[in-house]
Amino acid sequence: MTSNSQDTSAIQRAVLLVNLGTPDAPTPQAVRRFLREFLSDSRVIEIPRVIWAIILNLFVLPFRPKRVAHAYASIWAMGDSPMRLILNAQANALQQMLDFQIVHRDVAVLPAMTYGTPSLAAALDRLSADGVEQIIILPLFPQYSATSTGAVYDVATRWMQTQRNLPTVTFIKDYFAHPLYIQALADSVRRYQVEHGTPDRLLMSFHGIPIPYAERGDPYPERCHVTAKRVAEALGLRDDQWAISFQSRFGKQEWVKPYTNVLLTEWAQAGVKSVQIISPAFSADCLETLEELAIENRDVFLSAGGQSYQYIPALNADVAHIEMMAALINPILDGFEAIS
Ligand SMILES: C=CC1=C(C)c2cc3[nH]c(cc4nc(cc5[nH]c(cc1n2)c(C)c5CCC(=O)O)C(CCC(=O)O)=C4C)c(C)c3C=C
Ligand SMILES: [Fe+2]
Ligand SMILES: [Fe+2]
Repeated sequence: MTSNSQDTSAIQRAVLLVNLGTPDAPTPQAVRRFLREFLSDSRVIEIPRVIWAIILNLFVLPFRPKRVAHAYASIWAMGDSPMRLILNAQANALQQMLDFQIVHRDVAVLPAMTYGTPSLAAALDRLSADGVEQIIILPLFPQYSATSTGAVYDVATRWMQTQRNLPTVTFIKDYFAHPLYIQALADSVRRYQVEHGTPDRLLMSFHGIPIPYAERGDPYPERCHVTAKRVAEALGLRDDQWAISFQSRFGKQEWVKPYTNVLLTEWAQAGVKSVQIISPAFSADCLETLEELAIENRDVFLSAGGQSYQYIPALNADVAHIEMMAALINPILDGFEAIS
């Protein structure tokens, strides 16, 4: 049974795999709808609401969607956004893995997104209508940030405020140092290098956040550093063979550094010839990896004098990635059984 057509009516328990969200089409109109919802979230943009509403409506939404729709069009695959296709594949793969286990056969796995479709609120409505009593919410953000994971908690808890008969709900905060996550990342690098060779340097590029968010207590950058260090250790890399950087800047604030494009330029100018780049903040390939990393930053490195630039794909629906998800949820399912 696929997760999208999953009949949850005979099921008592469910897992929701949640990613950020993505437009419904690579058109300026659909991108504008998505950006309006995403960028109206005060978890994402912390500027006072009235001031931000003016900036968003006068300076962002009239211009950005056209340019970003063009970028989405360059990565749109099989008639859909890569993030949505991959999220569906991940949910199907986890469903199959759980179905195969003898102990946790009666669990439905559903894909969901904080913004856009399939929406997390709609998935919760459906589970509630079907009488599902126990729900695990697994945000697919390896490193917790208030801007990403916190927003998932918000959607779920807002939905909970509308319900009378609430299910048991368990949130998994993150998995930035989980041994199976580190191992899955290290193995994907090793596999890639068996086929493509070893570069001068490995760059681990994470989505950034504005520096003030981190100063106010968002633990995301620290968690990224831990993930990167553990992966480097697992690969046995010396300090001069790898680095961490942050990408996807938006707006005028300073974001956490070093910036991916700046570091790549410095490396190329210092004589680094070949780079492989991996993005351990993304559980699925998306605009930020397929366009910003695989296309934009390639140009940055090569035009600054670099010779070889290779992007290593995200873990997506790799079996090791799905096994890690199963390892995160299985102990919780065991606990559910104990109380039901
Ligand atoms: C202040 C703005 C932003 C913050 C903070 C932010 C945090 C953040 N985002 C992700 C993951 C993704 N972001 C993606 C796209 C994207 N991100 C921002 C802005 C902020 N993100 C924008 C405006 C966009 C849209 C594209 C654009 O207009 O440039 C995506 C890709 C979505 C897709 O459809 O493929 C992901 C994934 C994380 C994990 C995070 C905090 C750590
Ligand atoms: Fe970007
Ligand atoms: Fe983002």
